[in-house]
Amino acid sequence: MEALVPLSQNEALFAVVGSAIAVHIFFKKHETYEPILVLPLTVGLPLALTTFCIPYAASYVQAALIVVPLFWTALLTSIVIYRLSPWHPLARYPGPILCRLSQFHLAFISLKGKQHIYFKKLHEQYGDVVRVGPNELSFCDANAVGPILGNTGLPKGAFWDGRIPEAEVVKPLIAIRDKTEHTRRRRPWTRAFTTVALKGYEELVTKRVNQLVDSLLAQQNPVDLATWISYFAYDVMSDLAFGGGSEMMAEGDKSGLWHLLESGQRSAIFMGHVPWLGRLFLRYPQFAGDLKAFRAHARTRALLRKQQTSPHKDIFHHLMDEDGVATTPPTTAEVTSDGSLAIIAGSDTTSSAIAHLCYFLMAHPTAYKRLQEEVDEMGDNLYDATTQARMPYLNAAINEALRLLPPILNGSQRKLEVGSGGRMIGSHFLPEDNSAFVPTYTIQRDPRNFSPLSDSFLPERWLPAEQREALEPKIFSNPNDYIHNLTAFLPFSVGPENCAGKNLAYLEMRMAMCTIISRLDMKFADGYDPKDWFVDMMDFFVTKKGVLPTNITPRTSSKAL
Ligand code: HEM
Repeated sequence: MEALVPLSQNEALFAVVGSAIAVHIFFKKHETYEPILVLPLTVGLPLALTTFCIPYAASYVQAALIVVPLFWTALLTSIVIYRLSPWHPLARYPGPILCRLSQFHLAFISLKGKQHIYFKKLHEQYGDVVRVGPNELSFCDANAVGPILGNTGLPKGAFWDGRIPEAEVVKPLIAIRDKTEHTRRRRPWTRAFTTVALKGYEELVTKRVNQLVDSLLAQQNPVDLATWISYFAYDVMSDLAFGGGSEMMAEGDKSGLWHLLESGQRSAIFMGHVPWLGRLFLRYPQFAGDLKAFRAHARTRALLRKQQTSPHKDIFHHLMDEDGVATTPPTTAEVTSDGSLAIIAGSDTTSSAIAHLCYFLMAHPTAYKRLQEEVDEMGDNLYDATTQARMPYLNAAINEALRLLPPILNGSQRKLEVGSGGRMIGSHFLPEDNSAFVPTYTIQRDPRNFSPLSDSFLPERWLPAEQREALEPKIFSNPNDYIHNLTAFLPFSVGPENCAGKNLAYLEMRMAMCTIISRLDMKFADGYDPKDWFVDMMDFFVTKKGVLPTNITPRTSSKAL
């Protein structure tokens, strides 16, 4: 048998560099987060390759000190060259070099909580389509909404992968990437928000709204309105999702749950941008403790609710299929996962929307007065949800607040699967295996979609032509200046994966605003600078609000129940 000829020094080094490039190609193709593959390929392989270099070093350790850094340098160089090269499928799209190089850039930007502003500036600088990550595009273009989010749109992106531990085999609805599985899991949610189901939630919401107003009136001024609204939204969602179990308005956040929910968001958005790292970290109990603690709490509540019966048909009733209408009943794991999602998706978002609207009304006394007049005209019908759905100024004000400050500021990511061959997004081509999203905050403030005064709070823009021209003749005098493109209004996203709780959110927002406006007067507390609302607000996928110091007084002409 012929003896193996040792590689020359150059051949050995060439083998190390070649292997590093091969590893890059492997990861590009298979995109795996599995430590069982990642560790052998990135640590095991260079250590094994070291044997080729032993003849040219004093010891194995000395050879490893050359080979391992060489392997890593070659791997990183290969990644950098590819991402910046004209052969990269997204090479034609403009974007900052740091975004094109690594997803870590966005991850670190997101930690500052101003990602929505960052995307707006990027679109102002680079145009409608910006490469915001090595494999990710942001589309500020109304023609892109349908192809990305609509009925034949793209599946969800990997954003959620980094926020959910791998051990959780059953994912919450919002994180399901497979379209068929998503449709199956979405069915009980659809049943939970039919007109009949919603009617069943009205009494509960009304009770909690009145508790909020009573509590506000019982406080000493100034009151932090944002915190009270958050507690209200959490109590409502607990009632609806788990048949009760939260009394934050009565007892404060004594178990620290709101704190857990909020403090977990910063690490969650970071992990969303680098899902492979999130997956790795989430394996260890030391990381993302807040997120895990909140999930554990929600699971306990779900299991408790499962053992009890609720006096009313809550969301859990439908998720559990307690009516027995589903052909395949949901599993316990699915129900607990979605029950927790209801709290997370339903409380933070709705509380932001209501707090933003209160803020805008206090900052715009004319709009406040117009809404107050409409509310007062409703008389005894004010607390009827059907009447509220038809109140023009109320709904205009709600939509205008959702337009300027959507609670999910940048919308939800989608990804085109490998093997699909790419897809036209409006007039732009999205190659397969790349992600895309429509930045809600930016597209909703784009003057090409909403004009005039696209950055101003102007509920009148949502009214029919005659009404808006009568109320604001100077602003709306020229009908040619008026643009109102509802395709670009996306606070709840659109398409089959849009917000499942949209109708409930509107019910809550209308009920809360009618009761608040009817029963009390709100004013910014002395010394509060309204600009701070925007400064303090953080975009951690959901919005983290700052404080809203407010003076609350009872209205003498109250129409309260
Ligand atoms: C103003 C309040 C709300 C806003 C602005 C909002 C917005 C959104 C957005 C943007 C999404 C992402 C959709 C996508 O991936 O395309 C979403 C998903 C979702 N929301 Fe809401 N939401 C609100 C309130 C609620 C409420 C009250 C519930 C009730 C439980 C809820 C339940 C859900 C669920 C279950 C999903 C996942 C839908 C899916 O993946 O199929 N949301 N929401």
